[in-house]
Amino acid sequence: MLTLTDVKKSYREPGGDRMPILDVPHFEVQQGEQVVIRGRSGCGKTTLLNAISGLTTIDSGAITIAGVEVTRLPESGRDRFRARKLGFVFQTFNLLPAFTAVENVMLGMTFTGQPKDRGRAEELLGKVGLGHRLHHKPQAMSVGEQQRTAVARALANKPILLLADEPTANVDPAHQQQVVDLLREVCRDENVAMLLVTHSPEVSDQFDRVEHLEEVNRVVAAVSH
Ligand SMILES: Nc1ncnc2c1ncn2[C@@H]1O[C@H](COP(=O)(O)OP(=O)(O)OP(=O)(O)O)[C@@H](O)[C@H]1O
Repeated sequence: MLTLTDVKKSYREPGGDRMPILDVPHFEVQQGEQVVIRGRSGCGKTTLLNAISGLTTIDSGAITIAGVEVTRLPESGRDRFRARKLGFVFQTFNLLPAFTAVENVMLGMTFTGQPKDRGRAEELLGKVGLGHRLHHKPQAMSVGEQQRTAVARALANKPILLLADEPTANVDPAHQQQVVDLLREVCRDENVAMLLVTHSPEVSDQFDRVEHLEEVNRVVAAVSH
């Protein structure tokens, strides 16, 4: 479902030299598969997710999602593909404060080319246990409730792939497990593949497939401490 072939990405350093970050010969994720990405700080995990989502361009190679070589699409095509096919959960939940939970979830349906479906937004909030919080704004919700709203929003457009970058980093330990359970269960229910970046061994130990980016990536990252 997701295939990376010979993906290379570098950033330009202030002095003008190029700093290689990614050199991934081959990486695949199957439909509905749940995969954890680990690796030390600065090794390129977020860059990998951004390359897959098309938020950052790669220098060479190919990324194919559901048969579409997204790295060949123009920027507008990448934006449309991202809106229609991918979902995101970030460590800062990125909910809009002026909007209620159900409105925030409906915002996840923007740019899909389809009319917004309030029924689906309410159903998803029900699935994440927030059926009684539909009309609360983020400031009137607990941190765990906000993250669950963000999970519902990420799935609003029926994505085929969910990219989750440290989704439990800002959630207290008591609620971390809830967020992981929720992500796994909702992705399983909706047959959504998930790529989840985490530093937490407690989280990654629960997954069948854990990839260490240093093993997938040929670039040896500079130690950043
Ligand atoms: N826009 C950019 N321009 C230049 N260098 C960048 C840029 N974005 C990231 N980098 C560098 O690329 C490297 C990889 O960054 P990335 O955020 O992908 O790492 P990471 O593995 O997600 O790290 P962490 O676990 O700390 O979040 C880092 O050394 C970072 O400083």
